[in-house]
Amino acid sequence: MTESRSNVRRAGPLTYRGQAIPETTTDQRLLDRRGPSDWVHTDPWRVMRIQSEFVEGFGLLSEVGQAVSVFGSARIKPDSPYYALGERIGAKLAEAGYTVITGGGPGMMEAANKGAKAAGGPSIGLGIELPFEQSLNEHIDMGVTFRYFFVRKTMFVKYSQAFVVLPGGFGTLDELFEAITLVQTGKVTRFPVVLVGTEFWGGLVEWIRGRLLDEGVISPSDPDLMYLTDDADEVVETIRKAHVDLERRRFEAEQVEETAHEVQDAQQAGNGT
Ligand SMILES: C/C(=C\CNc1ncnc2c1ncn2[C@@H]1O[C@H](COP(=O)(O)O)[C@@H](O)[C@H]1O)CO
Repeated sequence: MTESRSNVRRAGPLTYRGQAIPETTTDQRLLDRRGPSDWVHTDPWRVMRIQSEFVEGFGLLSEVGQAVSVFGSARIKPDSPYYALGERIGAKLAEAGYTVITGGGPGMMEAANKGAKAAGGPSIGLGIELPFEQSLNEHIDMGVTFRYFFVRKTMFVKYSQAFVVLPGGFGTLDELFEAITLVQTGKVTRFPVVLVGTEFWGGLVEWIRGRLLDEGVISPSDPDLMYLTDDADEVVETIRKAHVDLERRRFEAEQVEETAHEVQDAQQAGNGT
């Protein structure tokens, strides 16, 4: 027997009958009413927004090939020699087959994007919402602007296989030290970090190799987590070589594991187990 339509309401997977049937439909409640809006400023709602940023970032970047994140000052102007160096590095990386990912802003970020795009390589910008108006630079093929720094940082680390750090201020230092901390603590295993500008970074590297080592706050091998150069070709070569070494080490580790399994299988066969 079929039920009379007014006696039953199906709402998605839910079924209501008789007195239990709501007066309005789900769509009506969504579209007709505004109600209080305080909840948009609460942490549970922010969690939804954070999730949506991860979804957008993963969606945009998951099919990007081998990539290198390039960091550097937002303030360095196009007439600076550093800008020209940034452009050259962007171009060389693109020519070597790497997608260039930057913070999408002005200065050194723009230089690297400009070089990559001019060389025909994919050029990506991961922007950040800031207290003042700012749009992604014009040399970007694809970009997202994030609300949350930590979501954006996840994207740089997850979707690139090396960091290049050009001269910069606090933002750049933050990105540099996050990268080497991730390598030092084994959170990432495929990450050459290349500092560009021996004169600019030399003092910092000296301080790390001197003071930090002398005080015992880092391990003797930790300074080797960073490479330092002025040369765009050397940047690319350092990254390429680090990736080849890493692949070789992975391959060797797999071989060792395979041999261990074979020995174990043979022993078990010999024992009749
Ligand atoms: C200061 C100005 C604009 C800032 N705009 C930025 N846009 C995108 N990403 C940025 C911006 N500022 C900092 N970043 C990130 O930090 C690094 C640069 O910071 P620094 O302090 O300038 O060294 C950079 O790699 C970005 O990822 C006015 O033009």
